[in-house]
Amino acid sequence: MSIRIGLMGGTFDPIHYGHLVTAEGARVEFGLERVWFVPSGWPPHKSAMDVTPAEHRYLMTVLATLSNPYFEVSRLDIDRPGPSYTVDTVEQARHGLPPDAELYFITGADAILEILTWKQPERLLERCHLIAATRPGYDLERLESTLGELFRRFRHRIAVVQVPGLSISSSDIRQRVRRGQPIRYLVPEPVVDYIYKHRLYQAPTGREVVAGGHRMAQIPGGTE
Ligand SMILES: Nc1ncnc2c1ncn2[C@@H]1O[C@H](COP(=O)(O)OP(=O)(O)OP(=O)(O)O)[C@@H](O)[C@H]1O
Ligand SMILES: O=C(O)c1ccc[n+]([C@@H]2O[C@H](COP(=O)([O-])O)[C@@H](O)[C@H]2O)c1
Repeated sequence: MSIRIGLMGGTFDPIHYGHLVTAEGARVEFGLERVWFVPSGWPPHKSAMDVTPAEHRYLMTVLATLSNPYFEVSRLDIDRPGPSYTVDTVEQARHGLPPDAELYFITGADAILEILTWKQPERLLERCHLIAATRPGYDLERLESTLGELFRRFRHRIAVVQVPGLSISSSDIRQRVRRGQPIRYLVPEPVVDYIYKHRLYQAPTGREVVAGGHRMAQIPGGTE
């Protein structure tokens, strides 16, 4: 049987238990040999101004996935210049894998609803399966009606995984940190420590600089 690899794409700003439970659910349900978490370098649909530097997001993803032997973190999107288009990620991920390996791109159903606005959605579906994780409050039937013809042509490659009722989101976590509210039990313990140690998501401080037109936080000891 061909090997099946999961790719869990996201901004992970920060990674939280919603992402982790989704990846683990997909791994077990679809018999995935491994799941590669792929933090976006430049999330195509988000403003660079609003996203924490990639190295912080990468390191938090490494910390969050350490305890699961089936989880790995890929730098594919972080190291590739330009917007992190999924079709490019999938094509790059194939290098070094057996030709019959099957790739399963896992992401939230809300993200997949927008796939018609992604780069080359048809080409993407020719190259991988999509696992749409349903998050709380999401109406599943919208997937078929929104994707229309694309859904009908590739329905054999689109699957849905139900994740437990987690209404955790990265934006809520960032807001909680800003307001001084607890985030423990929403994100793994080492990620909580990382966020406070590096003072992420707090009110803007003098550590923020304007570089190349983008507002970026500095990583202590890192290069600008
Ligand atoms: N609680 C959750 N349950 C299931 N899927 C989720 C959950 N949170 C996020 N996802 C999905 O994981 C993928 C990556 O998410 P992302 O890193 O943007 O996190 P997010 O929590 O959605 O962030 P933000 O609140 O900043 O938009 C997205 O497709 C998103 O739909
Ligand atoms: O390929 C695209 O055009 C594209 C457009 C928007 C989002 N994506 C991918 O979808 C995943 C979830 O995106 P986000 O912004 O919700 O973190 C992430 O892996 C992105 O790279 C991909």
